[in-house]
Amino acid sequence: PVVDNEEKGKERKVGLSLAQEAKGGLIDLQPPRGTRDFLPEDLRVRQWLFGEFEAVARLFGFEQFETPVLESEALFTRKAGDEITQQLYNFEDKGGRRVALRPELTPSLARLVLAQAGRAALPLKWFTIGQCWRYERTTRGRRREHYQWNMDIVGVPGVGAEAELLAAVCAFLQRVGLGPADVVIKVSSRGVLSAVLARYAIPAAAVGPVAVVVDKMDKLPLAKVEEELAALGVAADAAAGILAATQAASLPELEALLGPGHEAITELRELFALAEAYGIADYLQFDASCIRGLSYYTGVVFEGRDRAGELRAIFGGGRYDALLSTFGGEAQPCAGFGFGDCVIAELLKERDLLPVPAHQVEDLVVAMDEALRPAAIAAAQRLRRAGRRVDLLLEPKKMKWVFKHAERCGAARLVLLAPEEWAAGAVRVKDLATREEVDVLVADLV
Ligand SMILES: OCc1cccc(Br)n1
Repeated sequence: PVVDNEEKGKERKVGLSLAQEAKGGLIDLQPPRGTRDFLPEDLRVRQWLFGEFEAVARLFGFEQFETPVLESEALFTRKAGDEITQQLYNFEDKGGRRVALRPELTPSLARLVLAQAGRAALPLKWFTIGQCWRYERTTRGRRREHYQWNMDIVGVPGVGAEAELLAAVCAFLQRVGLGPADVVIKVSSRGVLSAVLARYAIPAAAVGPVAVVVDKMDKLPLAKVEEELAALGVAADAAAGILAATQAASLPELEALLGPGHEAITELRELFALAEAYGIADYLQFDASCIRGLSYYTGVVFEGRDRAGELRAIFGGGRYDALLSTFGGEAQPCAGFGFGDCVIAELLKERDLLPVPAHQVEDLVVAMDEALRPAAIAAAQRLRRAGRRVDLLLEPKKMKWVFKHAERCGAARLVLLAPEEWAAGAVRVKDLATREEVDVLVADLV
């Protein structure tokens, strides 16, 4: 509570914070920095997008799950330097617990699978859509939250899982009108990095941290990348070997580098063959420079990009067979992807493929006389029970306003309760498309 402040001779309004006082009494109307409000028209677009995500997930037989947006910080404090964990939105709660707003959904899935302690029949195909958070200190004014659609398959060791996941994401792209001419899915494997590290006798455990550094190659000068690799114990010759492998322009060229029959080559060949069977090969392109910045990937990795290469990744995913065991649980083969709500909306908007769903009711029910309000309520309830979307006017309005409002809410019909018609037990129904008017007994009203 704010107290009077006589000594300065200034009467302060009780209950206003200093910040409000400073702004003449108005609270800050903007959402917290880096976050978005979704007005009804914005949320209708988002619900359309999520509806497409959910429709594809169901077509592929996936089941929906959900976990809290708040997690133990420990779920994300891996030491490999992933940008996503460097920007954790973490804090100590009032119970002294170290918690974080989740920056991604995969660790929560891993926690949930381990919590099932074998009760969840494998293979499981689970999906979720959830808000994810980051806390960037830089003043770039970037968003601090976005929504992600995640699809994961647990318990399938072969690249059939990755093929199924790629087919699902292509099914989504097709549904929203984005073909292979619009989106390319770059595919590679962490096995490429593992092979090069092995050649230079660098411990396999380094592949995660090394990948995080190599993933920054198109954002940092080469010298900085080599410096960070050296800090990880990767000598200059090994760094050169890594960079050469990530520049390989084709699978045959990579095979020439790694040697024939290497596991990474075999699994990629098998994946491209399965992609032909799914009819999605035109979306895919082997690209050894596709690394992905999450340290826990262990095999195939992929990311979706707009063909023009102007936007950030649309989605990304891959195999992460070690994640469950790093949480102390039984290792399980896992593969999945994350698909954000922002880049896809940018791309669809650019292509004029983003629908603008309108607010839509079917009937606008109006009591023309306050004495008929109970009858109007009864008529509205009857229509609602019949499944019609009804906007019941809650106070008297002039007809000019009523017609304007009917247009605003896209009503198909006006249902008017007026004394004359009511005397005969009828209501006046006006079709707003044909302008036809009919008197209908309430009992016949649907
Ligand atoms: O994709 C990285 C990321 C994580 C959380 C929130 C936002 Br915005 N972006």
